[in-house]
Formats: sequence, C-alpha cells, structure tokens
Amino acid sequence: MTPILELSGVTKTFGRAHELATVLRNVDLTVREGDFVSIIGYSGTGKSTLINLIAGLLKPSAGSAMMDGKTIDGPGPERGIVFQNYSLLPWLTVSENVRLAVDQLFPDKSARERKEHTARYVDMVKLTPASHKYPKELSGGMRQRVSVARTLAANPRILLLDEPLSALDALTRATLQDEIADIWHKNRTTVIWITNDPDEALLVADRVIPLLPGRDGATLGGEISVNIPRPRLRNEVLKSLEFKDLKLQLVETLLNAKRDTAPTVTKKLAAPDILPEDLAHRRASSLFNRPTPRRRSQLEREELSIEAS
Ligand SMILES: Nc1ncnc2c1ncn2[C@@H]1O[C@H](COP(=O)(O)OP(=O)(O)OP(=O)(O)O)[C@@H](O)[C@H]1O
Repeated sequence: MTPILELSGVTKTFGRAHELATVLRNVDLTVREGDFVSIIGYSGTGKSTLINLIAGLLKPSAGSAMMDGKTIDGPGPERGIVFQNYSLLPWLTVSENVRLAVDQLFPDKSARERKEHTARYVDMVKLTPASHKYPKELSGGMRQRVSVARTLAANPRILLLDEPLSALDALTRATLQDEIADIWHKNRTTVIWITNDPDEALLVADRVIPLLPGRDGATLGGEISVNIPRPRLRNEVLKSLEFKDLKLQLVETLLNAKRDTAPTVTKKLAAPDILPEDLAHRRASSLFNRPTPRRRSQLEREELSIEAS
C-alpha cells in the first residue's frame, strides 16, 4: 500500500549564503492511512517548519515530500491544518465559521446538505448549544473546538495539528486531548499531532516520533509504538507501568539529544602580565625594598583554557 505521506531526506534551510541556517536535516517520515502520529520536540527545534512542509506552506531545500505518491507543491484541502491560535473569523458565529469552509469546499451540495454537514461537525466537537455564539463569547477550549470542527468538516485525508492545545489550561487541554482522540477513534482520519508534551503525545497517538535537535539541524529519531488499547482511560493509563516506561524512554531520548548538542565553549583567557611573588621566603625588611615585579611577557606568554557548557 502506498503511504499517504512520505518524506525522504528532507532538509530545510532558511536564509542565504553566509547566513544559512539549517533547521531540519535529512528527515524521513512515512505515514499510512489511518495512522495517529505524534511528533514531539523542544521549542524551536523545527516542529512547525516540519508541519508547514507537509501542509505545503513551505518547500524542502533538499529531499522530497510526497502525498499519495505525488510531490506536495502547495496547500490543498486534503491536508487540513489546525494552528495553536484558533484563527476564527470574529464576525461569524460558531456555525458560520464552520459553514464558511463547508460552502467553499462543497459548492455542489445543496444548501440543506451543507447545513446538515455543518451541524454534524459542530455537534462532533460538542458545540451545538453554543452554535450561535461569536468567538469573543467562547472560552479558549471552545474556540479550538471550532477550529477542529471547521478543519474536519472539510473532510481532509490528513489532519495536521500544530500544538493545537498549547494555549489552553491543563484541565481543558486534557478534555480536548480525550475528545480529539475519541473523534479519531470513530473517524480514523489520519492525524499528525505536533506537541512538546510527552504525556499528550503518548496519551493520544499510536506512534510517537521525537524530533531531535542536532548541531546541524534537527532530525526525526526512532519512533515509540504505543499499544495501549482505546479508548484510553486517562487516569488508568497515567498510572500504568507501560505508560511510565514509554515516557521514561521518550524523555531520555529527548534529553540525551539535547545534551549531545549543548555547545561546548572554549574560552581563552589571557593571564595578567605579572607573575606572582613567592612571599614565603621574604624577610619583612625586603618588603620595603622590593624589585619591580617580574612580567609574564618577559617569559613565554601563557594562555589558560577552560571548558564550559
Ligand atoms: N521563515 C523563516 N525564516 C527564518 N527562520 C525561520 C523561519 N521559520 C522558522 N525559522 C527558524 O526555524 C527554527 C525552528 O522554528 P519552528 O517554528 O519550526 O520551531 P518549533 O519547534 O515549531 O518551535 P515552537 O515550539 O516554539 O513553536 C527557529 O530557529 C526559527 O527561528
């Protein structure tokens, strides 16, 4: 079976000539239909860059990004993306925000079908009672539910979630993690979920892949398979030995990668141009009649090297 998504040797650099910065290096990723993949990494490692390459908002500097065997050369409705910051239209209600996407993508459906389709997705994210409200009347969690509904209503083949819950408080975050995982369980739309939270990654996904920082760009590390059955009951899963082992493995991988890339700075310090006197063998009277200090520059200049991380 052809993978739905395949990245091979993807490298992404920004800037020009002498100011070239390699953010991603040699990234390989294969995603199959129905996969729930989470990519986890430190802030600033290149997670959004990676998702933007998949979304077609960026192009690789080297290597290839393919969807269904074709090179990704721009954004498309088959790849729906949910960003961290909701991006809703403030002058439209919950239903209208979702409906806008439905109208644009399904112009051939009747008005009634589009209305039903909209209502189905608003309901899926549990917002039917708030369907007439405007974004400013919603909590952060509710706004992000609208974003998810709007993206899912477009029937994407892959749902790309770029740290979708990171602006939310821990409790709302937990509720939404469970809800999105539940929606996936029922729909089986392929999901790539970007996060910086090991618990989140292991609770929602079946495959967790660390994005490891490197001296010359980040790259994907070995994946961790999460075989915990669904629906995952948060309280039980968090307590289980299996979950704790996976988390330890994941956190160690991330910490080791960070340690390996911590810069080792060698500072060269020039010692002062004066040599210490040995006062132990001086008599008190000679202290008033001291010769000029001996200069280091009269000897061979000496440098001290210290290593700091
Ligand atoms: N268009 C761009 N031009 C230049 N540098 C960029 C561009 N986009 C991203 N970068 C750089 O690439 C690096 C990775 O950024 P990216 O946003 O992908 O990281 P991230 O892992 O998503 O971070 P965070 O978790 O904080 O959102 C950063 O150093 C960033 O400054």
